[in-house]
Amino acid sequence: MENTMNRDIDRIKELVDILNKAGRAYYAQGQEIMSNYEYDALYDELAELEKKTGCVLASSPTVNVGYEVLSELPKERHEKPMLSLGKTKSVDELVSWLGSQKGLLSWKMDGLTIVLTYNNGEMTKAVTRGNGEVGEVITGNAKVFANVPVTIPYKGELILRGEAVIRYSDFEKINELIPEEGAKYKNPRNLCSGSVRQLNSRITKERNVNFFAFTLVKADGVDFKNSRREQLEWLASQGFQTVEYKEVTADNLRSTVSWFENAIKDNDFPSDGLVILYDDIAYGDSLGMTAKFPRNSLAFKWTDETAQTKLLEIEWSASRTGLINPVAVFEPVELEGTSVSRASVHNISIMEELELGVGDTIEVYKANMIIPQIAKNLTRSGVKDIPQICPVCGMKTEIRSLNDAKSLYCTNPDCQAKHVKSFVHFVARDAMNIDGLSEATLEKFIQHGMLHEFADLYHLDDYRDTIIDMDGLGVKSYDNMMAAIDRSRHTTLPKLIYSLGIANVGLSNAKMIVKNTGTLDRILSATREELCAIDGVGEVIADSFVSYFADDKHRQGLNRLVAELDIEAEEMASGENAVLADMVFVITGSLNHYSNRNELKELIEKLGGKVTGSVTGKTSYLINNDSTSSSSKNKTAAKLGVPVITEDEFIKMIEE
Ligand SMILES: NC(=O)c1ccc[n+]([C@@H]2O[C@H](COP(=O)([O-])OP(=O)(O)OC[C@H]3O[C@@H](n4cnc5c(N)ncnc54)[C@H](O)[C@@H]3O)[C@@H](O)[C@H]2O)c1
Ligand SMILES: [Zn+2]
Repeated sequence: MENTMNRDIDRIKELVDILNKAGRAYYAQGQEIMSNYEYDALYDELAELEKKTGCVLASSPTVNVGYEVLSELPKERHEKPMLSLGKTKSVDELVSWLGSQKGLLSWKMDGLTIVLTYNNGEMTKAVTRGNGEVGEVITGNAKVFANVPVTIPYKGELILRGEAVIRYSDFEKINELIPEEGAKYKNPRNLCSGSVRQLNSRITKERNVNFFAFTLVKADGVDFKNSRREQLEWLASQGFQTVEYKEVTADNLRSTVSWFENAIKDNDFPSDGLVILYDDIAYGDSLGMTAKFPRNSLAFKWTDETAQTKLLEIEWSASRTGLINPVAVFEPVELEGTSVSRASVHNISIMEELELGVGDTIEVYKANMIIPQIAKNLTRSGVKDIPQICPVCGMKTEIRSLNDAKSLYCTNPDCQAKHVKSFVHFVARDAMNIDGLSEATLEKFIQHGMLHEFADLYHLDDYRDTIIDMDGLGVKSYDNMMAAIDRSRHTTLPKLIYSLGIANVGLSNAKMIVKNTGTLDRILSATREELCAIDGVGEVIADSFVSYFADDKHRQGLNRLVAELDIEAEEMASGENAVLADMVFVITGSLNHYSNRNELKELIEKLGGKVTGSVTGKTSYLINNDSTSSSSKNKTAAKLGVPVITEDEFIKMIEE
């Protein structure tokens, strides 16, 4: 007996520690180190043991709400403590809880709870729940919530509570704008917390935060006829959007729960269950509260539909931040009506908590009926496959702890995953001009290990099946992409040099360098001095050019790339083609033979000449069909003795 007691107390201490650590990560840092499913299971185990032993530690999460807030925002103590809610998963329990009372059944919104205060019809204060005792003051941010009234007709002091939430559709839009997989928000609640607890209300405003009122705390002098429903209707008449609710009695409670269950898939606002509340205010208040829960209301959590399956693989996907995210890939199972085969595991702490190893039998569910997650691991073979090397670049990885969560990172500053931009540059119009490869697509290819260097773009056909299965791609885009890639094989030397993305080397620098060196071999062996002697190439460009090619990796990569290409020969304006070598032209006025100045410019450059924007002592010819023109360019030419020629004269000159 004594022994079991000791063992129970030890377990209580252990559970309190684990849950508080998880709570701190969840509330204060917006991170999860275990799934909600697991958190709730451990919480229930703790509550059970506390009941059995009669021992409740002061720090137990069963008697504390949320977590102490650590942020730069100003803090304020709540007038009335903000409590959590008792929970059940059983409809029977809901029915017996309601008894013969009338109740209101509403969505339990999954965002951030906020208390708003109005005086003289103006919003004067907005505070987050925080740890239930002390919250963060976010008044400026609440004023830019999408649907909150800043002035109301009621002039007395109004205090109300509600939930700030972000729509799933807005959540997806905002996440789409964040290209890095690792920096994306995990769920709308995380995003909402990040958007509301902001020092900058402009960001809050952009995030389209909505506020749903669910409790009226104070509005003296208004007669609510002792009804919560009256209160909500009154709040609506003041301009607030209230949480969607239905009036229930024991008779229709079950069917109303089903109504919500059916509506959840069409609900754009995240919710993590339902809340039932006695309509009779005096009755509800007379019941008082436990240490943590008011007795006038109760939360109903959905029984998650779970399925057992086998973990086939942990896929590691590297992102631009260097973070490498684990994704569980399992044998497909049906959940809430759709087939599911992947779930993010978020980080290494969660993997360790689940002792997750390939081949394990796992139970999966959809969190809030939406987001696939691993609920538990039945075989717990242990974490053993954390990659020592980055799946993208093959260099060493490292586990770093951010707050309480451990994550895997690539240590290579040159990791391609961090350099998606260099691929974006490579395919750009002025560079290799490959259509249909957006930044997002390139990032996916990089994450799947298909792209390590530029030459790999010409071997994407090795991954045809994987690519056509990717979200947003398909056979047609694959075919178009392949055609565009093939077309790009035919290119010119300046475009190739430019596409490498050497720091400071623009397309016109690349052209000048090619013109003055002629061949790729000579380009690779050019010294800093040779480069500096080229018109338009300064020391900065020469240095970055030389140091780029001093790196053997770059040379070898370039060799492999060149092997894929068919480089136009005459673009190397050397030898006999360079009839305009060392000549500098300025073009002005309208043209007759060439469709635009650019076409003429390209021709001059192809023949070894150079085109500049203004007439100087170095200008060889000003091309202008109107010799009587009094443009400033003509005037300068006259002053400096620069000959003015027409297009016809120019054409004759190059034909000779
Ligand atoms: N994964 C983790 O590591 C981790 C850690 C801590 C907590 N959690 C999750 O958080 C849950 C506990 O969260 P909690 O205590 O912050 O909140 P809760 O789940 O107890 O929710 C209660 C709150 O819901 C709000 N609410 C939303 N809609 C409402 C409505 N219509 N009427 C009344 N109130 C409404 C109220 O502010 C109330 O305080 C756990 O069950 C767990 O799933 C997870
Ligand atoms: Zn890497």
